[in-house]
Amino acid sequence: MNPVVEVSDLRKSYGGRAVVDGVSFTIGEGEIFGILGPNGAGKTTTVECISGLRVPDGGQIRVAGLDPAHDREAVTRVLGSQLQESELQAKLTVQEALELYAAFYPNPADWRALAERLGLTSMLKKRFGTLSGGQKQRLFIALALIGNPKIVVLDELTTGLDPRARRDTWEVVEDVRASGVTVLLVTHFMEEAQRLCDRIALIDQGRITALDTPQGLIARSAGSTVISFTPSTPIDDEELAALPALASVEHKNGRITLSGTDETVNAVISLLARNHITAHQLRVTDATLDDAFLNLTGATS
Ligand SMILES: Nc1ncnc2c1ncn2[C@@H]1O[C@H](COP(=O)(O)OP(=O)(O)OP(=O)(O)O)[C@@H](O)[C@H]1O
Repeated sequence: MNPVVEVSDLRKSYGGRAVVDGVSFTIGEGEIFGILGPNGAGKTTTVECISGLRVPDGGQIRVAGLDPAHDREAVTRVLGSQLQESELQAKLTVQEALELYAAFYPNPADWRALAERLGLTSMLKKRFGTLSGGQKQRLFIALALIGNPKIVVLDELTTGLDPRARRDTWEVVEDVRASGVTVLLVTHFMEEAQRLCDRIALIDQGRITALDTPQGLIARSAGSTVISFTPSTPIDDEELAALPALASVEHKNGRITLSGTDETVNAVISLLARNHITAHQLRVTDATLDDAFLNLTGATS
């Protein structure tokens, strides 16, 4: 893995309160790397330090070998940002915004090709104020890419979008990566992180609580498999509690939901057979990143 972003022991405090408290990670070239965590965890502060928008109190950051606190100008040439709550003048058209931003860079991308890639060609004459949420986000991605960056930072890209626009935006992010750009993605959405990210850093109260692939995070948390069924006759709680590798048991409206491992699944099936119990609507599913997040941090996002 060729590292393009290296963060080591990053620290930032506001008014004596540490909001980023010793964060370290490395992002490899071509990765989609996710930062996931609850509100106020320090995600935006971390990416703003990486982008050179905030100066860290301690630690080291290298972006394509550059220090963003000292080489901010050079960093803007290799790193493009779509930051949270971006706004443009309502009367600016899509084309004007693309031309304006292209003028900021010495070697900008061909904005017409970029507009085509992001599905903006048919709306070049539309004013920013009349765009839908999804169209605005696609424009912000285009503006983040217009300087031909190696790395793009996308912060809460799909917040406020409807499910269709969110899925369309995910496809755009996958295309961006396929074009060779490394993506640093900040998100609240587990489904988004699970679908897009190669690796995820879970951040809670300014610290990384886990860093792994989505599957790795799920497997690492207790209860990576979920079994649910409605038994034909009640099952003794003690028998359930004695199941091997059991992580949790939940009863709801006569339905039992267990989380555990493959070993738990086998033992449940034996238990049902032994007791001549029929399991209605038996479902065995993988735990989601949501389950893993709760399990690994004890928090909600
Ligand atoms: N300029 C500032 N001055 C004082 N406190 C700040 C400042 N910027 C951020 N904070 C505080 O630092 C903490 C971390 O904020 P940050 O925006 O990095 O979190 P986040 O994980 O991105 O949260 P969210 O998911 O809500 O965007 C929060 O408690 C926030 O209130």
